Amino acid sequence: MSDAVLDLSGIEKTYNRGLPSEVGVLRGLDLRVAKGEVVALVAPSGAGKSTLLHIAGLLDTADAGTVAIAGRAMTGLSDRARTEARRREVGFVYQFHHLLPEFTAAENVILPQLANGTARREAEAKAMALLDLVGVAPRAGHRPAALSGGEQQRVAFCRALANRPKLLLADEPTGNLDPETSDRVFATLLKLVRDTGLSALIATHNLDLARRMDRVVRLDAGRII
Ligand SMILES: Nc1ncnc2c1ncn2[C@@H]1O[C@H](COP(=O)(O)OP(=O)(O)OP(=O)(O)O)[C@@H](O)[C@H]1O
Repeated sequence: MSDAVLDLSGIEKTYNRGLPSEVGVLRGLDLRVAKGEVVALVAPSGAGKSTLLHIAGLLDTADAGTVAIAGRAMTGLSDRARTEARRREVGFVYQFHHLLPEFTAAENVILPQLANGTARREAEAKAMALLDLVGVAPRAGHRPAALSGGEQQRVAFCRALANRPKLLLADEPTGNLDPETSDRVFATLLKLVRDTGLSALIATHNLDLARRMDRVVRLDAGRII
């Protein structure tokens, strides 16, 4: 096995197989993300970017091909084992933050750690350290509604990283921010990923952002080109 943190090989995915509405989305897709590497995923709308991220993040399964994360084969696991592996190995960031509105910024970063069995004191310290790294520590006691869009998204980054995943998957992580804020918040995300030695696959339509990553790959006709 290579030193890849994400290793997708021969991935195929078809929706509505056998029906007139059948859509073949991924057609023998291969993609590797090395340890510490940050890869930009660029894809036209409908090309299968979300399908790919869901399969890579163990939220969905492929019809064929293999998925390995941090050298461990994830193909053929039970639903429960897949969910556990996802919780342990993968962090997700979406275009919209999906923070819990009734909890503070800090609590949003603490809760997933408690769910994973981390002691409260340790979870609190980790949350504050992460919020400090992205410059939101002074706002830790505020609920999401009292934070700016950029601050909300930075809290979402901290939540994604709270359980020390090996792989970060992001889908347009700054896509709902104005261009200037997007630029700043994206720089924060990249710094956070670099500081924590994480590997990341980040989907974006923004070619300026894509060029700031280590490598740009394009999804086209069900494969990486
Ligand atoms: N559950 C589903 N059932 C049937 N077809 C689906 C399903 N999910 C996605 N598709 C189709 O598969 C193709 C790829 O969808 P996907 O959501 O992966 O695209 P995407 O690249 O993420 O698009 P966008 O950038 O617009 O979000 C699309 O043609 C979509 O209509």
